[in-house]
Amino acid sequence: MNWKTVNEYEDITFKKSNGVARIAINRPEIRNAFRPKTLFELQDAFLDVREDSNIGVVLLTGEGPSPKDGKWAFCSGGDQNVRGKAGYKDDAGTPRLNVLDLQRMIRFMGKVVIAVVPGWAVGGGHSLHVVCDLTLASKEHAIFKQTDADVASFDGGFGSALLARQVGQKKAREIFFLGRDYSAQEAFEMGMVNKVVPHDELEETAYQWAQEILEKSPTAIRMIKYAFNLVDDGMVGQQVFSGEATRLAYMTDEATEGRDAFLEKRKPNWDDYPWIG
Ligand SMILES: CC(C)(COP(=O)(O)OP(=O)(O)OC[C@H]1O[C@@H](n2cnc3c(N)ncnc32)[C@H](O)[C@@H]1OP(=O)(O)O)[C@@H](O)C(=O)NCCC(=O)NCCSC(=O)CCC(=O)c1ccccc1C(=O)O
Repeated sequence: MNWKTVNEYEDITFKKSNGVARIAINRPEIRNAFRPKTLFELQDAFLDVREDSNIGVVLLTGEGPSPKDGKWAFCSGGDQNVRGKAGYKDDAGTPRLNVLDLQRMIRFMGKVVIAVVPGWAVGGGHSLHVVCDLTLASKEHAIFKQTDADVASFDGGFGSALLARQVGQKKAREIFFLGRDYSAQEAFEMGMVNKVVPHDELEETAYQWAQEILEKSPTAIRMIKYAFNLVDDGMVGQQVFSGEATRLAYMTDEATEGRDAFLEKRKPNWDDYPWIG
């Protein structure tokens, strides 16, 4: 791994290496809780990745360990210190619930996003791992916990509905209703973690998984991600999937003929493109 820093931020780190981007929340002293600024920075990094055609896989993780007590965290959700009456206050005092924008970016991005969970994944941080395409978790330190109901919050979107798709309705309700701690192994057995990895090998393993994915066809990976999403994402899922189908159709000679006929002010000639039933 030969990580190169892309941009300096206050709340996150953002690096790239060999087709892979590594984006990490960098507030380890408060278990990588996010404030609006963190989320704006994450969105900025994800936007960069989305537009970078050299990058196929994103590793989303948390820096650590905490300088205070040496514990690791992926993310502990919304920073309760800046929580106001109507959301989490940004620098101007405007209340925001902007983790949902980030969730949508991860979900709709035509690249694979892997949650690399080195420690706590809690509340809105738990929902972030759920929305990622894959999750790798530290054997020794990862703990999964959904505390939304402890702090009178609830992710009624991907954080719960998608979780239920992953672990089943009963388990998902248990996770939200009881808010217990689950080890990496328990999370794996439930179906919300792809692999439990010794802590020292976590990042290297994630990078290896990314390299394996990068050997595949980018179009096939993008189409299969959108196909997996389609059934759960309703008309937006259809829009995203069919947008890619349109892109493929644009690449055909038939589409070129349609464009050329318009520009040349003539009737299109479809003779080479039969009605296939
Ligand atoms: C994560 C813990 C389980 C870790 O426990 P432990 O290892 O014992 O450490 P602590 O001593 O508790 O914590 C160390 C240190 O970190 C501070 N801290 C931890 N988490 C947070 C946090 N989320 N916000 C602020 N600060 C935090 C803690 O106070 C300690 O500080 P000291 O100064 O050293 O004392 C445990 O810490 C824990 O349970 N944390 C809280 C988890 C939580 O409840 N998170 C919020 C859930 S709600 C949420 O995430 C918002 C969801 C959301 O964003 C959303 C939802 C729906 C629609 C929209 C949105 C949206 O867009 O925002």
